Amino acid sequence: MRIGQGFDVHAFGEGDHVMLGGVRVPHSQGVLAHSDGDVVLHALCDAMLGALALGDIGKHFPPSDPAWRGADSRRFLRAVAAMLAERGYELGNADITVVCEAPKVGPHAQAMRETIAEDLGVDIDRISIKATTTETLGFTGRREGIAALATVLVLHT
Ligand SMILES: Nc1ccn([C@@H]2O[C@H](COP(=O)(O)O)[C@@H](O)[C@H]2O)c(=O)n1
Ligand SMILES: C[C@@]1(CO)OP(=O)(O)OP(=O)(O)OC[C@H]1O
Repeated sequence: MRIGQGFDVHAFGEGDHVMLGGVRVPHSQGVLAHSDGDVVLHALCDAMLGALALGDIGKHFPPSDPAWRGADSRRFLRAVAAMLAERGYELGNADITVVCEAPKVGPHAQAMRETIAEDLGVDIDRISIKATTTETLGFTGRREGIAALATVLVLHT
C-alpha cells in the first residue's frame, strides 16, 4: 500500500463551462489551460503518480507538446491508471477536494464520481468528491481561479 497527494490550480478565463472530474459544469467562465484544464483529474493523476514516485502529470504529458492541446483529461487519467496497472497497482481510494466560490460542485459530485470510477475500473465507493469555498479569501475567494487537492491510496493487486 502506498499513499500519494496531488494539487492543481487553473485561472478562470473566457468561456461558459469548466471540466471537473470529466464532467462539463456550466459556469460564467472557463479556465486557461493547455488541455481542458480539469483540475480534479490533474490533481488525481498527480496523486496517483506520486504514490508510485513516477513524477508528475507535466513529466508524462508536457504542456509543450501540441498533442495535449485541448486534450480531454480523462485520457491522462486512463493512461496513469495503466501505468499503475503495469506495475501491479490499482487505486484503493481517492479523496478529492475542489476549492472555489463557484460553480457549485455538490450537484455534479455524483456524476464526477461515476466518471472517475469508470475510467479507473473501480467501485464508486472508492471515489470521494468534496468541495469548499475559501470564504471569499485569496485567489479562489476572489473568483480568479479554481483549485483541487487529491489524496490516494494505491494497493498492490
Ligand atoms: N464550490 C463549492 C463550494 C462549496 N460547496 C458546498 O457548500 C458547502 C459549504 O461550503 P463552505 O466553503 O461555506 O464551507 C461545502 O461543504 C460543499 O458541500 C459546493 O458544493 N461547491
Ligand atoms: C495537463 C497539462 C497537459 O499538457 O497541461 P494543462 O492543461 O495546462 O494543465 P497543468 O495542470 O497546468 O499542467 C499539466 C500538463 O501536463
